[in-house]
Amino acid sequence: MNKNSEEEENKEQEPKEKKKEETTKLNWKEWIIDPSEEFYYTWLQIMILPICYNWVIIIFRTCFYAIEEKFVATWLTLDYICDLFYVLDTVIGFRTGFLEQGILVRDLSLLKKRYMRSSRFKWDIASLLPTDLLYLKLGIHTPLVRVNRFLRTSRMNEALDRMETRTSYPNTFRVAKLMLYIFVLIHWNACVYFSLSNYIGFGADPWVYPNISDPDFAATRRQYFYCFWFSTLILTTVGDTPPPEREEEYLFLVADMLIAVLVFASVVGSMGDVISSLRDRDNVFFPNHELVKGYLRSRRISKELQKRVNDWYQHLHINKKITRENEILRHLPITLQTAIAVSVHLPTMSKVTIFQNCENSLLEQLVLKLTPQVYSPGEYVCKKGDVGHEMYIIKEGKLAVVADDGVTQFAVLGEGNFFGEISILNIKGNKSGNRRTANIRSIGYSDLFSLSKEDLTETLLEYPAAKRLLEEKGHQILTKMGMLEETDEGEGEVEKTEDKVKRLEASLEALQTKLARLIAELESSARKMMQRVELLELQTEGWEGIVAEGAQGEIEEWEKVKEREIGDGDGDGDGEKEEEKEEEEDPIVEGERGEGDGGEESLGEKEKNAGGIEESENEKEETEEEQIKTETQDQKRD
Ligand SMILES: Nc1ncnc2c1ncn2[C@@H]1O[C@@H]2COP(=O)(O)O[C@H]2[C@H]1O
Repeated sequence: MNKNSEEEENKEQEPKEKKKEETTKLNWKEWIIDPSEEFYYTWLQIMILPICYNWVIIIFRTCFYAIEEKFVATWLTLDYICDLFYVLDTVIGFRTGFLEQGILVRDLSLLKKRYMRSSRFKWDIASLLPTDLLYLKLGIHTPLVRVNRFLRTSRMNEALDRMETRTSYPNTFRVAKLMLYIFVLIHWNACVYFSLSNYIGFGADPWVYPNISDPDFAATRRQYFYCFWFSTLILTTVGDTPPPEREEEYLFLVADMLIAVLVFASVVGSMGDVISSLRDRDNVFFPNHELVKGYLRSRRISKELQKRVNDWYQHLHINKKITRENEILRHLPITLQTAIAVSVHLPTMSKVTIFQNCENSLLEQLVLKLTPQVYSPGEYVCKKGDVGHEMYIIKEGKLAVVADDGVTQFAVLGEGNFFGEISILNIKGNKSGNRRTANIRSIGYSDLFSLSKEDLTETLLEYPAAKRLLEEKGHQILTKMGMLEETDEGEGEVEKTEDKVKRLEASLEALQTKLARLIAELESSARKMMQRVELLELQTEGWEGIVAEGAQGEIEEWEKVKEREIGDGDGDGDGEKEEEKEEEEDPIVEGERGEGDGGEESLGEKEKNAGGIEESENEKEETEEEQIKTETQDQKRD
């Protein structure tokens, strides 16, 4: 059995291994790049180099012919290395996944289709066209044939955009990017200037490049630097260049001036953007000082108070204290906000004694609700007797519990301590209720987190265990402080009993109201029932009257009996006789109203008299029964 099972296992394992091998082999073939992956980002950064190389070197080699000739082998090697990167980039284009309904598409045929339909594909292919073949016709020293390599520039822009989003210093990056563009522009201009000088003749006039036969200007490095300097003078509108003398020079200078205007405008604009974004950042990070300053001036606030405000602002700026964290992060999804708040505040929170044993989820909820606050030296955070609206956690700094004179210190609180909880926790037996029990004064500058009563209460509602823990701890603190006297407990008990009595009274009242309503309902339903029963009785009587109508002779007899009865009766008078006549005419009406004296007796006699017509009576009984049923149902429905 064991051998068999082993064999079976081996059999099972074999195809698994085969599958594994296949998948490792297939992996390469089915290799897909996620554009949000690190690899893609790195690849984009790598691609900046060959693209920049082509942008800088092709024109350089074209214009500075000596350099081209001297290092042709190096240039050709570098050219084809760059081409290799271009080819690889195209392959990557075929294998770059894209998101469809938020999910990365990995189907190679779909990716291929998408890439080939994109405009990027056309540019990529155009930039890879083997224009180098023109070397065969034009000669090897014509690097300008590779000008189509510039068409890959969109890839560089993509790389730079990604870097800008990722970098922690976007403003510095923006300035660097602008400088790179300006450098390339000046470089191109320098190359064209050198070519134009060559075309006009080196040293032909003061505007063009000096004669290269002059040893001072013969070296290629010298040639390039001179041209670059000249170009910079023009494009930065610094001027101070020799005046042009020929039409070509004029045209070149006019074109350059126009470009210079654009360059200048873009430099100024970009720098303005950078500065304003820095200011915006400062305004978001720190409260707007200028605004407050203006307000204080317009309200003629005392110099001393203005100084306190200024000192506070200065402290924020110098020590990079950010008090508007919640505002800065408010655009982020709540999960990210929590993660950031946890990483920033949790170290402080975990130092707070009351939160040390609390659940992590509670702390996560709390950290989102913390508001950073900075207090200056000598400033009161709370004063005895004030109503408490928030509690404080000390992140940094020292605060003193002081007497009313503001000097005598009862205790000093430091990092990780908290205060202001007593007045917001509603601790039973606390004499001061929701009032502050002490004055708290900042000794130096202190960084606090404030947590509002509402936020704390709201959070603790979902964590009753934590609430109990906090209350217990608050209780302990109060007892230590001597704020929970024994009588307090008694008072607490009295309060409890009073509360209970009040609650009982309220519930008793509610019960009474309910009872009254129920009795009223019962009475009305009883009344209704009675009415129904009466109605049914009347209907039954009427039905019996109809039955009696069937036998004419009997009726006459019955009338006589009735007359006799009336004669014997208490002599109600003619009214009754009239009624009976009416009853004869309309037996149903009689049924409805016939609740007269001795009615049942006379009916009993009638029944006796009608003994001979029992069969027809039964038939009528049935129809009448049905009628009554339908009537009763109708009434019920009503
Ligand atoms: N003797 C003390 N030692 C430490 N903290 C205190 C002392 N007295 C009062 N406090 C704190 O100071 C706070 C003042 O406001 P609360 O009464 O809300 O809560 C109080 C306590 O948190």
